[in-house]
Amino acid sequence: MVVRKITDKILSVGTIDWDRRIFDNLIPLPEGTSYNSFLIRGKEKTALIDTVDPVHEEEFITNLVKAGCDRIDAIIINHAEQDHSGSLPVILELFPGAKVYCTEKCKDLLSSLLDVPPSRIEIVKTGDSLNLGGISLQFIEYPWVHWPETMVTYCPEEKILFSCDLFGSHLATSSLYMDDPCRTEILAKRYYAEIMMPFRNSIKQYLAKIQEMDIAIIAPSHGPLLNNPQWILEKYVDWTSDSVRNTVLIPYVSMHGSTERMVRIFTDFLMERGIGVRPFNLTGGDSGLLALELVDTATVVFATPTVLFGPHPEMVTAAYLANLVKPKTRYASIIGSFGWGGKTVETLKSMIPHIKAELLSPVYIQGAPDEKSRADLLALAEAIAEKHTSDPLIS
Ligand SMILES: Cc1cc2nc3c(=O)[nH]c(=O)nc-3n(C[C@H](O)[C@H](O)[C@H](O)COP(=O)(O)O)c2cc1C
Repeated sequence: MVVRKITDKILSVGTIDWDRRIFDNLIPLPEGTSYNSFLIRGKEKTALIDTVDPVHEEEFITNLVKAGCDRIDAIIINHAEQDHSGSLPVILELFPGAKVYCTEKCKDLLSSLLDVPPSRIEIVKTGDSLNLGGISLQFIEYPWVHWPETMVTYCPEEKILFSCDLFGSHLATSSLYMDDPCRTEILAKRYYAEIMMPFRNSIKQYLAKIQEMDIAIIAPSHGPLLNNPQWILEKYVDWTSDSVRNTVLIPYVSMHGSTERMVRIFTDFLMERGIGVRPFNLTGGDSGLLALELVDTATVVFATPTVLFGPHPEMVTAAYLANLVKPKTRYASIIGSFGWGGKTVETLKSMIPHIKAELLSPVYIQGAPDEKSRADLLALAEAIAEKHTSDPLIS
């Protein structure tokens, strides 16, 4: 692990997790991640912004030693989740004079999750600041930038926004700053989809405020730092906007090929109408990619056979996840195949109340697709094409 200089007064002392492949036992990490932490030295005080996941506690302490850190007066905890706060107890032990600065809700969480003594914690609110001597930190509460206790920290002298999970990406890279926009964009978009998208409306408001700030560097708590803040701000404005792309996402699963054949036929019909299509096989599929596709697809068509009177369990999981992340999808439908009967369409519909999409007539057929099924799929493709052409939010 290495310590890297951001400015004369600010060092990056976090760690890189090259090998981690799953986060929260939920989110696939195709490119690892990093736990970013920052050491800020003023003339009078030294502050640490966030810590690292406890799996990297030793490397973190080594970094602090390498940085010649012999005092910490303030530990800013922007977010109580353990990948940022998990090494706090050991840091509090090593630096008995250090105080924690966090929001009121964060204080509760730090006590319940990590048993941090309340006497070590100072509650901060939006507008509060901490003067370290020649350099200062301002706190801004941004609840629900993932959890209810979240805040960001701004250093006006260096124009750095320590944004915690906001603008982050799960990317292990040796570059301190983003140097590969294509790769970073995909990973930042995945991160947005998995973590931020359910809170799209709050984040939209925060973005408006952040755009008014004088920021030279955005330093998130995962992935590379961004020394061209406009780059990520523009992406977030786009992702959080109401606009969607002229695409249809088809999450599908099939046991004996009937649903899959329907997906192939339907894909062709959509492509012939100039619509982008993403058939997404759920079997062994990467749920992060599915979330990414949900960020700005205009339409989702769930494709599943009937299993024991309802949707295939793979589809149940996918629909549950899709509903949780609250995509801005405009239209939805269901296609698939059954043998003798069940409640697949009704069950699936009832599982997606947070997807505020207009539901187009499902095509749910018995057995393998025949001429009538082809005609019904064609009608659905035409209905989608018509919606996509006339909807001003679709580009
Ligand atoms: C484990 C299992 C359970 C099934 N349960 C039902 C059911 O409850 N109702 C029904 O109509 N068909 C049921 N089927 C039949 C399938 O829905 C039917 O064969 C369908 O065409 C399969 O589509 P696929 O080829 O896309 O897998 C079941 C099939 C399997 C293998």
